[in-house]
Amino acid sequence: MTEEPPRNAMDTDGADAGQGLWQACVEQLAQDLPEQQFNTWIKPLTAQVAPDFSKITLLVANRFKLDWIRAQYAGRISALLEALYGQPITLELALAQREAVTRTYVRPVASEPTPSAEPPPSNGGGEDATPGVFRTRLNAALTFETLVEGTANRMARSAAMHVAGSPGHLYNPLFIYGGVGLGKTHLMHAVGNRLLADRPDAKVLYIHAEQFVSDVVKAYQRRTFDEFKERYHSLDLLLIDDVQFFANKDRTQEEFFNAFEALLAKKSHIVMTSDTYPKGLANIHDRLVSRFDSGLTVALEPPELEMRVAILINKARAEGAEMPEEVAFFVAKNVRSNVRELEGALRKILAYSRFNQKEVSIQLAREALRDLLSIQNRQISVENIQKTVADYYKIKVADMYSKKRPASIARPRQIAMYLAKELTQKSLPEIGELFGGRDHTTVLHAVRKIAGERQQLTELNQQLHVLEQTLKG
Ligand SMILES: Nc1ncnc2c1ncn2[C@@H]1O[C@H](COP(=O)(O)OP(=O)(O)OP(=O)(O)O)[C@@H](O)[C@H]1O
Repeated sequence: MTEEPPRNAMDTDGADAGQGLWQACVEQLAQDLPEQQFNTWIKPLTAQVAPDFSKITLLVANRFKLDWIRAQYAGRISALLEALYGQPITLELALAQREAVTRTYVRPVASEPTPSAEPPPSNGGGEDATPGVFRTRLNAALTFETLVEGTANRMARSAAMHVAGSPGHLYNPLFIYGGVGLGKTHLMHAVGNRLLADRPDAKVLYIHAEQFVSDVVKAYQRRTFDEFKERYHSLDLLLIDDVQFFANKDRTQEEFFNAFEALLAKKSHIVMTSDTYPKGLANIHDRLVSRFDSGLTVALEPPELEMRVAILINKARAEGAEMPEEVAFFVAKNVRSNVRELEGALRKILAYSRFNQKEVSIQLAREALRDLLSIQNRQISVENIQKTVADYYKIKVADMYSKKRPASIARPRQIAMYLAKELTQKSLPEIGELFGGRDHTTVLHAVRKIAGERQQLTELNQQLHVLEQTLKG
């Protein structure tokens, strides 16, 4: 039995309350989803709810359905359960008869497709291949049209569009790097989808680096390297995600090197993504790293405020909801790190609005995101910023208040002032006071300077991104 009674939808304890929570979720989904989708995927599910509400296990009839529900609906169900219950609940999916496959839903899958009535293509290459049929593994929802453009992705987007329009020529390979949830996977799928729209016969494959590793292992075990080569070396466009996963996998690196050379020799295009630039990759052979860097390497930056606002408004619209601009600004100011987190915040707000049958407003967003906002408010103080920045740049915290002026100290101090203005509600004079009694014009100068440089200098922008992530915990 739970010590703390479940909130909102439930007013009883134990199993009944658990089923009540699930029922409330199902009812909401029945309203949100097209009838056919709801009847096919959601209605047949049964739920087991842990007595303390820490976990909900959904029982699914077969593995195919399980994978599809995980990819298409788990994010939405998870957010809805959290909105209804008032705190996170672990969502698991298991096979109904024999709980052989149990998969915990942790976070939205990188390329999580938007719900659609269509089941996933079941033809394909690799393990689940139907002989003679080629599967691209592309997600049709991830296109250039659904990708919001901003300063943060302008260069990567335009390079990707160029590749899609004229593969095999400039920018080969195209290497896209950046932090989590910034749109690398989306951009890759967009290239593949655009090329296929222009040339439906093109052989395009999207694959995550881990899947490539697994294909190499299988080819090795089964001695099917000829098939493996035939599969990879015959592509027109290879989109390979998260190549940092090749680290320390020598055999995979060798096979990837061979595929790389073969594809480039026949003027096929390769697009790769990674969490860092090629020379920053650890435990990858030099000859591969230099190949990765031999075309065009572009970074995806964290989206700027206006871009975050546009993303929220667009995504709300795609969900059939309207998000007023002032609400989008409020959310975008509070959720800064990446697009995936923005999507999570949006899902919470929409679920909260639907469940409570209230219009989307700043007040409603504040309530729906209360946990997130309270974590931020609790953690981010000017003192915390000063300490984090001092640690990061390896200076003393006391230098934040001192009158010392060498650049090695003055610059981190300006960065800390900028972050204090960005991440706290403090006024310029208050911040000046906390930095050793400095004048507010000094703070204003620092804030403007760092904000301006952030737009120009990739390295500074990334450092600020890391600091922001650290401060938000
Ligand atoms: N500019 C954008 N406009 C609209 N949606 C975006 C944009 N950038 C990212 N997204 C969305 O944000 C989510 C996360 O993006 P994506 O999975 O491409 O990130 P990623 O950089 O590949 O992250 P990871 O490294 O964690 O795999 C996706 O749902 C994607 O569609």
